[in-house]
Amino acid sequence: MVHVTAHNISFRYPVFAMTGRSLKASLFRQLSGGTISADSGVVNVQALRDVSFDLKPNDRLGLIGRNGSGKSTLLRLAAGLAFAQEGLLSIEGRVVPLIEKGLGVNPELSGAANIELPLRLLGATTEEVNAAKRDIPEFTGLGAFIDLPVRTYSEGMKTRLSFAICTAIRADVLVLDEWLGAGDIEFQERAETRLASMMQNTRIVVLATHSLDLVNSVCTKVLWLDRGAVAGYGTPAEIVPKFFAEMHNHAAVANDAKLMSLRGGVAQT
Ligand SMILES: Nc1ncnc2c1ncn2[C@@H]1O[C@H](COP(=O)(O)OP(=O)(O)OP(=O)(O)O)[C@@H](O)[C@H]1O
Repeated sequence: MVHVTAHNISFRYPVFAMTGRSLKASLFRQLSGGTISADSGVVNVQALRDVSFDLKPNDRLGLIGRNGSGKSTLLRLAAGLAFAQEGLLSIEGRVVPLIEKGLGVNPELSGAANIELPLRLLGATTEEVNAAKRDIPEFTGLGAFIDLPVRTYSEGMKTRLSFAICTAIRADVLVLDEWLGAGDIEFQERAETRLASMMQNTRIVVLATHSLDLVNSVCTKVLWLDRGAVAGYGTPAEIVPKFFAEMHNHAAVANDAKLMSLRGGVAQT
């Protein structure tokens, strides 16, 4: 059965180019993001720590959290672009990631010549590849540019191509980020319609977002990440109000600190 199950997964990025001095500064100044540590001369950023969740058909998981809390890292693991160093991530079903534009696209090849390889990597059948080759030139609206090398495309044109490729096939598990906002208004409308229909036909959706409205309207489950660890996991009704209150607290504390510094550090009533 289609599922995504994470059992205590942890992931760290090794960073080789930091000196001990800059590391020390980071440890003291860090307000968001994962945990920075040094081990045998290698600096690591612990992006995820002991994260667990369980998704079955019809589950729509919203990943929320402040900048650097680990949402994109978790999407990359779910998409098979990186592997957890600890714990177990088990996925059954065809995963289609809509997370990084240009994934599997060769800039030296034309848009048209780039359609097949990414689709094959996603597990598309010959029938699906042929249907995509017919549909993508029209859907992207790239006109004659579809036969020019992708390196000649603007960012928005690359977005159109990547989006069209990834949404050309059926997914069991759709893993998506917020990068879609990059297209122009005309494309965004078409993209949203296509994405809505794809999401309806997808068994499991994992979506990272900063939009609580989107979480409330689309998701059935929410995973709130804080510096790589699970701060909350449950339904939107259970988690979103807590997250919202926490964000307001942070904003209020930051505002108080700003006011204090503007008043020369003296609290006034
Ligand atoms: N390539 C990388 N090398 C080292 N550290 C990284 C790398 N990518 C991300 N990180 C770190 O991993 C942690 C989690 O980052 P991630 O991008 O997953 O967060 P996020 O929740 O998606 O953030 P945002 O909301 O800003 O997109 C952060 O501390 C970040 O600095």
